[in-house]
Amino acid sequence: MISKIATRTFASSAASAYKVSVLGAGGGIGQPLSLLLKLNHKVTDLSLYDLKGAPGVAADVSHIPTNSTVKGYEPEGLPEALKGSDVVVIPAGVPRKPGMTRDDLFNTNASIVRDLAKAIADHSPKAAILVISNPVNSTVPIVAEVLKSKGVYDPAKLFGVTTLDVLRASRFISEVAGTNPVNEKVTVVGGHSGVTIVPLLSQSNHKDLDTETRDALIHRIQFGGDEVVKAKNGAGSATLSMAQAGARFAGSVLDGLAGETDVVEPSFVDSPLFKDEGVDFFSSKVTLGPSGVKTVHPLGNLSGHEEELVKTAKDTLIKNIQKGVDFVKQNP
Ligand SMILES: NC(=O)C1=CN([C@@H]2O[C@H](COP(=O)(O)OP(=O)(O)OC[C@H]3O[C@@H](n4cnc5c(N)ncnc54)[C@H](O)[C@@H]3O)[C@@H](O)[C@H]2O)C=CC1
Ligand SMILES: O=C([O-])CC(=O)C(=O)O
Repeated sequence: MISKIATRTFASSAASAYKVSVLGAGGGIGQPLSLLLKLNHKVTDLSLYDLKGAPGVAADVSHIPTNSTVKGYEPEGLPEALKGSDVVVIPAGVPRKPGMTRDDLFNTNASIVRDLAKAIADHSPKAAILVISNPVNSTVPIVAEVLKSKGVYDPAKLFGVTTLDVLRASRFISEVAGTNPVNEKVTVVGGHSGVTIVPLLSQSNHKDLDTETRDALIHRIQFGGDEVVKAKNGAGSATLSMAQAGARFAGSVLDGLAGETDVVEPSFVDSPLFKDEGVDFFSSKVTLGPSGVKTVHPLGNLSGHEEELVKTAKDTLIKNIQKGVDFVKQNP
């Protein structure tokens, strides 16, 4: 029995071997995310970086008997941590406290993400970059601007991680409908904050909810992060559900890189959908392939109400995106 499991593990990891780096691996998200990535058999080289604490996290998860090596790095080791990475996940930065919006994190997190993007441009310019650090609507454009300034921007390799909104939508709709959340698929589009989060309930299993129930559900999905911030009462925001969301999204990106077909996840990407209206980044379903984004899917049929929600989201996104772009221009 033991040898059977060992054989299967080896076979699946031998088929596709990837280096994944986590920047911010010592934090509330970084630690459980590192654990979940250690359990992914496509990850053969797990590189954990933080200002502090990453060597301890690395030593800890390295004892789990999956077929990957794990190394932890402190600040001077960032080039080595990044070198040869196929995927870099960024959960570095400060989280919210009650009463704050994600945009209130901009002043601190913008420079953290800018500096990490510079290091990625220098040491792993071909990696797929998965940005978790908030405000995602602005930090993703920050990474894009840095990579452009260094001449290594590949729009197919940059992702804002919005998967937690998708997990929440499945969970919350199942609570309303009394169903198993595993069977509830809800596409969530737009961005990752408040009104920019637009769940497309008309495309779900429950398109006929009464208006009051529908509006309450949409509001809960849009502001689900606040529930956790409030409950943690000053100790941070979602970490465990975010780790699961990040591991799922990173797993899908790896599935795409490995050539698996029909790998589709919503993500906040450099998108053609509303560029003519000045919205350069937008989250919608994306097919993931060997080079990153393969196809950005259109939104599909929307209800009149969803059209309104998307319009509101676009108005806010234009400002959030511009804020990130301006930051890099003014603070290169
Ligand atoms: N995209 C999403 O859906 C979500 C995003 N977030 C965001 O993720 C970020 C991290 O949240 P938590 O893990 O809860 O925070 P945390 O404070 O527990 O951990 C952040 C880690 O980043 C590290 N760090 C700070 N500056 C760094 C740098 N320059 N280089 C490397 N590491 C650095 C810190 O040392 C710390 O270990 C926050 O900005 C939060 O808002 C949180 C939940 C969901
Ligand atoms: O709410 C926050 O600040 C963290 C986050 O992005 C989320 O939980 O969706």
